[in-house]
Amino acid sequence: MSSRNQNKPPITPSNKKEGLLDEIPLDKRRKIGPGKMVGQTGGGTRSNRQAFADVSMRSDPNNNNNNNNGSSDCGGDGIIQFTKEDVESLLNEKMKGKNKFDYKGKCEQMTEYIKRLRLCMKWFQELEERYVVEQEKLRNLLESADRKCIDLEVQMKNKIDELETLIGELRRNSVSLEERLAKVESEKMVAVDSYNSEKEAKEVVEKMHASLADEFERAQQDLQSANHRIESLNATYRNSQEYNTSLQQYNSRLQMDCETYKRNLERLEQEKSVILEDRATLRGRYNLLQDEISSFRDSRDEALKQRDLLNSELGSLRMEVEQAKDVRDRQQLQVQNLKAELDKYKEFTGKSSTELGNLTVKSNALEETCSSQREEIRILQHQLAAATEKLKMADLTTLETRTEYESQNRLVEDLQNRLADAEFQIVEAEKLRKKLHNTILELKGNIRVFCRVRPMLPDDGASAEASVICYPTSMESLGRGIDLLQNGNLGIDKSGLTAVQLHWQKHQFTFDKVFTHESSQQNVFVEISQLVQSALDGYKVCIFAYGQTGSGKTFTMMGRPETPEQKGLIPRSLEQIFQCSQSLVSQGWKYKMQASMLEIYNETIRDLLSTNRAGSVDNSTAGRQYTIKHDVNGNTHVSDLTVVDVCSLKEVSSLLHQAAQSRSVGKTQMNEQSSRSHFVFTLRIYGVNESTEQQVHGILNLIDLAGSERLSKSGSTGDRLKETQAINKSLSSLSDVIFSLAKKEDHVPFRNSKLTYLLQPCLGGDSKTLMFVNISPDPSSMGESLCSLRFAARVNACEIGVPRRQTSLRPSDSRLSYG
Ligand SMILES: Nc1ncnc2c1ncn2[C@@H]1O[C@H](COP(=O)(O)OP(=O)(O)OP(=O)(O)O)[C@@H](O)[C@H]1O
Repeated sequence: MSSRNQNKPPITPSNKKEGLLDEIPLDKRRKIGPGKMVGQTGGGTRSNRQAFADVSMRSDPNNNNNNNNGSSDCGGDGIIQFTKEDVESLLNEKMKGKNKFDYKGKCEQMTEYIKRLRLCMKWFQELEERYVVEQEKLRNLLESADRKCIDLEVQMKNKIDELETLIGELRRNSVSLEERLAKVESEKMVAVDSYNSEKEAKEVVEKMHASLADEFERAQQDLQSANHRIESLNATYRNSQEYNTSLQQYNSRLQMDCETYKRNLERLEQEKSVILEDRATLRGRYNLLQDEISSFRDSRDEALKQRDLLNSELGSLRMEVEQAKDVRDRQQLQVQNLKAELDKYKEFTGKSSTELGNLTVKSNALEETCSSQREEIRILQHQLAAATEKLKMADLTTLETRTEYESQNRLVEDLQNRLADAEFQIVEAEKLRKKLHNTILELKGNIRVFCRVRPMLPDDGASAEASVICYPTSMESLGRGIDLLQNGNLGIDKSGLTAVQLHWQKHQFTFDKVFTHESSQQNVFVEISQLVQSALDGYKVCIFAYGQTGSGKTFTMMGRPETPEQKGLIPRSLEQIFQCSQSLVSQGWKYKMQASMLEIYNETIRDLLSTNRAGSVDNSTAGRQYTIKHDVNGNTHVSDLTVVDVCSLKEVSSLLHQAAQSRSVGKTQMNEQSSRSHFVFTLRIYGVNESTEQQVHGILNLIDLAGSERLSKSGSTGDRLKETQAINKSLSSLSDVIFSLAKKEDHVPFRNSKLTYLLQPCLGGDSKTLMFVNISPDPSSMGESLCSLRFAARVNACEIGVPRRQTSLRPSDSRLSYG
């Protein structure tokens, strides 16, 4: 289109003509006024022709008028356009004159012609300019169109890429869908097969179901009867719960009382320490005052002496004065005599004046002596007055000191009375604390059973502890219950193809406290520390650890003393005992402790502290028969047993170490069977308070019992069997003794067990017995755990519903001895 425009001169449409006309300046339009105006002719070729005709006409002088008319027609608004023919005719135009020499006419024609040529050129110039502008516009349009085209191309390209990825994805999807389809089809085939097999299994199960329904009916009947039993048990349980809550309330009240007493005790102790401090300061002051008094006394004595001296001096001075007075009187008499004599002489004999002068001198000297003696007397009298004043002052000070001394004495007496009162109150409070402590322990139960589960060890079976042991979380058994899950019958799974365990049999136990595998040695000790205190208060305390081999008895009792957090109950108890006994010294208590350690293996007692043993089960001790005897006071004596006085934890620790050595030596010699012996550590505590005249005798027995094992596990040798039987017998006899003492039965069976006979005095009466039942979480030793828990439950049952016991050894028992 543009090229066409460029090649061909524009055929001006009317509007274009108007536009062009608009662009031509007004003055120029006037100049071209004589030309034919396009606007007036109506446009098209005709108008162009008309215009050319007009131009031609104008060149014709004959057409002047017309031309003028035309000019007038056109007005100032017309535009002249030239066609090719116009231009050619304009160029071919020839000048015509009237004649050859009509130069003027020719000149006018030429001017006119030049004007028209100029007009034509101008028109062409303008046209060219317009073309250039148009060309520019068209170029811009073309460029923008090109840009649009490029953008469009880019967009198209992107779209194509997107579509290609979409197509790729769709292709992949279709492949995976095809694969899934194939898989689903194969699964469908498998499902159809399994459906068929299930159908068969279902028939089998239906048959089983029928037989189980019969069983179920029977079980329901059993259930009903069990329900009746449960109801009755529930009623008993409710009663015991109520009893328990009342006991707990009573216990909490007692604990509160105990707390207040403790606080009072603390307050009194503080007061006591303040009073003691006061007393010490007062004693100091008293001593100072005493010193002062004695110094005052000394000064008084001195003053008295001085007074006496002064008095005697005064007396002598008085005497001297008297003598001097006498002398003076005598001399005065003499003077008078002499004067009389002189007068006599003067009168009668007229003695010489020299003699008279002498006598006068003599008399003057005597007068001087007299006056000096008078002065002396005056000074002495002054001294006497000062000494008397001093004496009075000393008397006053002595009086003051004495009054102060007396008031201080009264204060000291008062303080001593208060101190005695405070001490009395402390002693009373201590008695009360002991009583309350004992009451609390009695309420908790004089026989208690704690269960402790040890953590899994690398040597244990692969299963987790949680799979066989769990701890009920109900309110009444929280922290006290333990459930043992035992795998029971086998069944068939849903498919009917695989055998699975259908039933887990649950064995539930409740003890006074259950320590999970996470419980630390400290957690365990916190629970028994009160019992240790009881031993110090003069009670008999027995703490056992019972359980299968490897269940953690030794860890519980002895632990690993070299690691502070893993110390067991024995070292911790001893620490507490020594610390407490030290702190009670300030209350006037003096303690004496005696330790002994023995081992009972196969009903044979071995002294673990004997120095005779040459590091082994030697002949000197092996043949020795230790005899157990009970005295009237319920104390036990083992003849020839080494009893060592101990004063510090260090001493006991070294004894424990010695005992462990003796045990471990035995271990090698007895075929690694030291765990098959009972280890008994006994600490006798004798306490005396001289100020309150109190005495206590406590016994602390800490026992690591032999590891229990099932007979089936006990090996084939006769010795092993005998040994296991001995352990089982002694353990069951122990539980019998505890049970019968708890029930206050007359007959106490100790069934030829040295262990029970040895411990019997410590198990009855006010004695405190605590048994740890240690169990292993290893599923492979479930049977042993169950046995241990049942044994412990039997001991635990002693305390249930049994009122506080007051059993003590009968006198007849004292004659008993067990060798
Ligand atoms: N609570 C516990 N935490 C960590 N380890 C424990 C715990 N209880 C026991 N063990 C570990 O288990 C192992 C067996 O424990 P231990 O020797 O105390 O058992 P035992 O009942 O005394 O055995 P035995 O009857 O044979 O003497 C030891 O290695 C001990 O360290």
